[in-house]
Amino acid sequence: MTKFKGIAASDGIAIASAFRLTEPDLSFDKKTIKNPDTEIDRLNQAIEISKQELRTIQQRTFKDLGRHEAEVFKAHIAILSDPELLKRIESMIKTQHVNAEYALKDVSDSYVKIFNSMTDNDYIKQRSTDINDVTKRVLSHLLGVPLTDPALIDHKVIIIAHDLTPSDTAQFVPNYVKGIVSDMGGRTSHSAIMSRTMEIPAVVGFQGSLADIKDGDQVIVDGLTGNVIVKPSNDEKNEYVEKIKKYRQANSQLTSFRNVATTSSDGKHPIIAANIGTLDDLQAAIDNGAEGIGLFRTEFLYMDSDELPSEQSQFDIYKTVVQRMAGKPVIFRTADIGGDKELPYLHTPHEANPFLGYRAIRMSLDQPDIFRTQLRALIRASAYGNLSIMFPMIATITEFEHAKRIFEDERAKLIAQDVAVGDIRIGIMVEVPAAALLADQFANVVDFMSIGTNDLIQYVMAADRGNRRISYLYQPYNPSVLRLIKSVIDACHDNGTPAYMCGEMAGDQKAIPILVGMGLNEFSMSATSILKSRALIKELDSREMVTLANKTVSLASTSQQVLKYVHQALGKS
Ligand SMILES: C=C(OP(=O)(O)O)C(=O)O
Ligand SMILES: [Mg+2]
Repeated sequence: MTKFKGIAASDGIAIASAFRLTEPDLSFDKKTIKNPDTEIDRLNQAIEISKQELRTIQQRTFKDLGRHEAEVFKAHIAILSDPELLKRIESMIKTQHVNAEYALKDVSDSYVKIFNSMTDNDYIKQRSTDINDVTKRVLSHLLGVPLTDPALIDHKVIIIAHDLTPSDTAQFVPNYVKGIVSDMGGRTSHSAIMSRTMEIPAVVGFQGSLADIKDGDQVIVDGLTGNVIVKPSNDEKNEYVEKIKKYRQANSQLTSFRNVATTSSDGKHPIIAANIGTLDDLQAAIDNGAEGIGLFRTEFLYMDSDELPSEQSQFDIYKTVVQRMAGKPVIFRTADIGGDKELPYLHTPHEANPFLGYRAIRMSLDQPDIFRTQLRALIRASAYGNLSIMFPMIATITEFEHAKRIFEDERAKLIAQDVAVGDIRIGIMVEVPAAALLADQFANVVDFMSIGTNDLIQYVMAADRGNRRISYLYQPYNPSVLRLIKSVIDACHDNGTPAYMCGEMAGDQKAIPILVGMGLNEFSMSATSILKSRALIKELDSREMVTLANKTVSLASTSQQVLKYVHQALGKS
């Protein structure tokens, strides 16, 4: 048995066998071969196995994730059946007497080069990504190095990965992926947020060597404490089986909070809403009794596609969400692309500091056609429910006014075409310190503000939210962060503007008492945090929490001190 520590990133405990999701070594040498026919046979065999594998993945993806997700594998099979491509590889093997690996890579690279030179055709460019993926698969069979493919998982596993992108995580089927261990990332990296939404226990920022975990090793992931136990003893396993039972019992007791309003012990009514990114997440939000959607991360619709989603396809989804929320407020955030949420088909140049770069509203204002398409879909959907729009990463009043002008313009055009349009509130995410510091001015021009602590903390502390090595600096309870949050909430209230929060801090059981004391109007969080947060608020007296909040911003000098005050206050109330 070996015990490791990491950052607890998604609640729950799981026991299953390890599945290492690592990049295989596909390097090879160029070789001169004597018998081209044997080499062509090797190539054809590798292609045949790859096709069979792709068919299996396609069927499984179709069953578990849907038709659209499965399409990409159909395209991969089509590439491997393309006679022109195969003829070229074979011809190179025959005429140049090179090994199959070399010929395959050389021909595929030449295709990719041509496709990438067609700079104005995104569809063609996407095909170059497909060719690279397919080449990797055939190479893996030629070299006898298996690819680790999440879509091929057909039994219960714990994923062991160096780093996980949100699109890797989106491919996981919760029926099979029971837990996640990754050595990169913090609690607020988007993969961690997604694992919470998918209810997969996760530990990130793993403080050990992932090489010590072998495929098939039994692993316990404790997403409540950050413990990871590899090859547990029988006693250890029994202890955790007991813990899983207790965790499930505690969760089932919370269900009585599903259909009641959020009320503090002295009768205050903050709203508890959910953060979602897909229609699947919406169901979890409804099942957990969300009183609204405080953040719809619309960029996931863009990431879940091989091309920009059309106005109609966006409209269909936005309309479904507001209709299913049946009059409860839904805040759609316009696409927050960039940072760790990349869109390969936009071919945006690589940046040294993507979290400080070309992302979110900066990209929307720079590529207004994409922005206008999204706004039209949202404005049309507003006729079907209670819909608000907010802009991400706003840093200046000028940016907000520019974005709002584009919104007004699209709204006026739709009204002129007799399209039904509802009342729409327009707000901003407060996640850039510049906007937080200018909150009193923003309060004059916006309908609401939603504090995005995931980014705000990383910018205030100058500590990348996904970097394990400096994760000690990513401090939600630091008095500097709390002072800034309080100043935003105060500025809103001085102006009669509602103050919301949709960063992960809104669902943090240690932060909630402070935020109740600051008078936050809406807490928007992962659906899985709603019931326990509602249960916690029920126990809090908001007047005592005001005293707590004031102490944390005026007396505390460290996070530890803040936590001590929280602890004392909870002991009292
Ligand atoms: C909610 C936020 O947005 P995201 O996590 O998507 O960056 C935030 O920054 O707090
Ligand atoms: Mg953000």
